[in-house]
Parts: sequence; structure tokens; C-alpha cells
Amino acid sequence: MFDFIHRLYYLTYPPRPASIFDTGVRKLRFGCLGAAKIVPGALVTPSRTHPEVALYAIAARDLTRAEAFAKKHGFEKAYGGPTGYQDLIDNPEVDVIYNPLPNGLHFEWTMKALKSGKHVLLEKPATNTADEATQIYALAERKGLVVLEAFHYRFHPAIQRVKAILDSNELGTIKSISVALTAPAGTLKSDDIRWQYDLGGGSAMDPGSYTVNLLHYLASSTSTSVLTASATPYSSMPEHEKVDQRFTATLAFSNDIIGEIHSDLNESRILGVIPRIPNLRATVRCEGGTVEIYNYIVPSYYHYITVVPAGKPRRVEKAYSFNGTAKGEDWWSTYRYQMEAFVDKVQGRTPQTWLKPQETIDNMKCIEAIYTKDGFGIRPRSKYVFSDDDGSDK
Ligand SMILES: NC(=O)C1=CN([C@@H]2O[C@H](COP(=O)(O)OP(=O)(O)OC[C@H]3O[C@@H](n4cnc5c(N)ncnc54)[C@H](OP(=O)(O)O)[C@@H]3O)[C@@H](O)[C@H]2O)C=CC1
Ligand SMILES: O=C1OC[C@@H](O)[C@H](O)[C@H]1O
Repeated sequence: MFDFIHRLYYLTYPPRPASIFDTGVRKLRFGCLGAAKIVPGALVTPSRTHPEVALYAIAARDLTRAEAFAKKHGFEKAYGGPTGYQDLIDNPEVDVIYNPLPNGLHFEWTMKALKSGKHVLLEKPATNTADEATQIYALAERKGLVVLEAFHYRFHPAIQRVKAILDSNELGTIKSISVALTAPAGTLKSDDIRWQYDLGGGSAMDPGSYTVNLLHYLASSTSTSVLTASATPYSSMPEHEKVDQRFTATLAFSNDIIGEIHSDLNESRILGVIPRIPNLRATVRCEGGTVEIYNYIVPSYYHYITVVPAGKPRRVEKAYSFNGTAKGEDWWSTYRYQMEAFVDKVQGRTPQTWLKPQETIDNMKCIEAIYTKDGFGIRPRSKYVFSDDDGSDK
């Protein structure tokens, strides 16, 4: 209980190590596009304990909002108005762009950031389409820049412990994997970006993107086909026709693994009244037993890993840090672990873990395949057309 409270407190109010003030290292200056809800958790709080990160600039469509956000969270500069995002990107002092814009704007603003020579920490899912993700990584490669799709949970020791158990072959060959991510009805307001088709909304683009990523990670391979997929629209209004509030899908893998997904942004209440507890489980059934993780998505708060080897006693494990084998503290959030890896990569060091560009591209391909199978259709391509005006690095 004490550990839980201690972790919860430090997750919210991390201690600032003295080393943060006197490293002498030039900090990477982060610029953030949009005063999005996720920014405090994914960027501001983790930056407080990273000695190489400076919260440099924030841009919002409205300057007053940007200035208020900058003051509240400690960004040095604020940009706003119709040119605010581009002005921030054009500032030569900025090293890294954090892109937490609605999904449908990820492609345009990541391409613009890369064009301007900035590394990008890009919110999930990377883009609306697989082709756009491919273009982003091609440009990053040409420019020698880092782009990371922010699947923060992948950097936490808990999910890596599950993967290590599977890789150890303790439980033998994987047969099937079930992954769920659900949010109770009422979590999102009706005007949320996740309900807007043009902005890349839908369940497969939000919790669904995590479930696909986790299936591919645990299976150590990419799904080869979508066997079944069924989705429910957010409402009967025409604008929600292609916006899935939930879906289930079954995926096939080349190594005979079957993957099952249950993704819901608006899970209905029991008897229409009682909210359901979010389902945050992943269960892997192997020839020689099962392993299940509860709360793979934000394990830093609380999680447990249950291992049931056939014919042997079950055991429960927890993994809040790497126990000294890699950087981290028990109270580091998934976003803090992610920031460590991202900064290591940008600084030319080898991160503890990484997401390969092909994983992001495969994730988007699989989301497209689910949308094709369930009949909702892939999300709209960005209207932004990239041109490298200087022509120097094409
Ligand atoms: N890694 C994680 O754990 C999480 C990731 N996410 C991802 O982060 C991104 C943002 O999500 P979230 O923080 O919930 O979103 P918000 O709706 O809070 O923020 C979206 C931001 O986009 C900007 N924006 C620009 N154009 C538009 C537009 N046409 N309509 C609406 N907003 C616009 C707004 O910025 P401005 O301030 O300029 O007005 C707004 O602040 C998504 O890609 C989502 O998938 C979200 C939650 C958790
Ligand atoms: O990235 C996310 O993680 C948690 C979810 O509740 C949220 O909808 C999503 O955007």
C-alpha cells in the first residue's frame, strides 16, 4: 500500500534531481503543437526529471490560450494565431517537435517539422493511412531525423517483462493472444476529436491502435490477415456513419497465432446505469501455460502479471523498474520511460527499447485492413501535399 501511494505521488509530483540543474549538457528544446489534453502527462511532467529536456515553446490556434498554457506549465515561448504552428516550427532554436494534434493532422505537421529539420515525437496513431506513415519515415531517413510514434506503454518494464517471459520459452509456443482496451460510456464528450471522421476519429484509431501494436509485439510478427471484424458506429447521424465507437476483430499470423481484439471508446453501462470498469487486459495462451497482464496501458499506476505454467503453481509478478539493469525508477510513468528512450535516440545513444518505423507502418496497414473488413473504410488521406522546395535532399 505504501509503495502504491509513494508511486502515485511521485508520478504526479516527481522529485527534481539536483543533477537536472547542473549537468552542463545542452538541453534539447521541445516545441509542442497544440495545447492538447495529453501534453501535461506525456510531455510536461516527464520533462521535469529529464536533465536534457527543456520545455521551450507551445503553439495553439489561439494566442491567449497558448500564453496561458505556457505560463501554467513552464514553456518559455508561446505562439498563436493562424501561423502559430508554423512559426514555432520555423524557430531555429527548436530541436524537437511534439505532435499531439488530432490524428488527421499528424501527417501534415510532422512532414512540415521534418522539412524544417526537427526530430518528432508523434502521438499515436502515426497517421490516417499507412502510405502517409511510409512517407514520414522516408523523409526522416533522408534528413537523418528521429521520428517516434508515441506508444508509451512499450517503454515500460511491465510489458517488456511479459515479452521476456514469452521469449524465454517457459510457456512454449504461443497459440492465441487476446487484447482489450475499453473506456466506459461518458468518458468522452460528444465533440471529442475521436468522434470526427475528418480528424481521424474512431475506435480502431485510438484504443484499437494500441491493441494492434501489442498483438504484433507479443506475437513477434505482423498479422497476415483480418479474419473477422465488426464495428458499431458512434451514432446514427450521417457524420458518424464511418466513426466506430467499438470494434472486435480476429487476426491471423503466419506462425499460426490467432489474435483477438476488443476495443471500445464508449462501453455501454450495465443495465444502462452502472459504468463498466475499463478492460486493460492482455492474455497470451501458449502450449505450456498462459501469461496475462492487467493494465498494460498505464502500468506505472498499478499492474500485475499472472503466469500459469501448465502443471506448476501460478505466480504473480510486477515490474515497475528494470531493477538496475537499465535506467528508470519505480515511479517513472510510461511517458517518462518513453522520453528517456526518445532523447537517447536523438542524442545518438542506444535506447533501452525502440519502435522500428516498420512497426508503425504495419500498425497502420493493419488498422486499414480492419476498417476494410468491418466496412467502415480507411480514414481520409491528408490534403497536404509535401514539396521539398529547396530540392536539396530529395
Ligand atoms: N499517448 C497517450 O497516452 C495519448 C495520446 N493521445 C493522442 O494525442 C492526440 C491528441 O489527443 P487529446 O490530447 O485527447 O486531444 P485534444 O482534443 O485535447 O487536443 C487536440 C489539439 O489539437 C489542436 N487542433 C488543431 N486543429 C484542430 C481541430 N481542427 N480540431 C480540434 N483540435 C485541433 C488543438 O490545439 P490548439 O490548442 O491549437 O487549439 C487541441 O489542443 C491524439 O492523436 C491522440 O490519439 C491522446 C490521449 C492519450
Ligand atoms: O492514447 C490514449 O490512451 C488512453 C485512452 O483512454 C485515450 O483515448 C487514448 O487517446
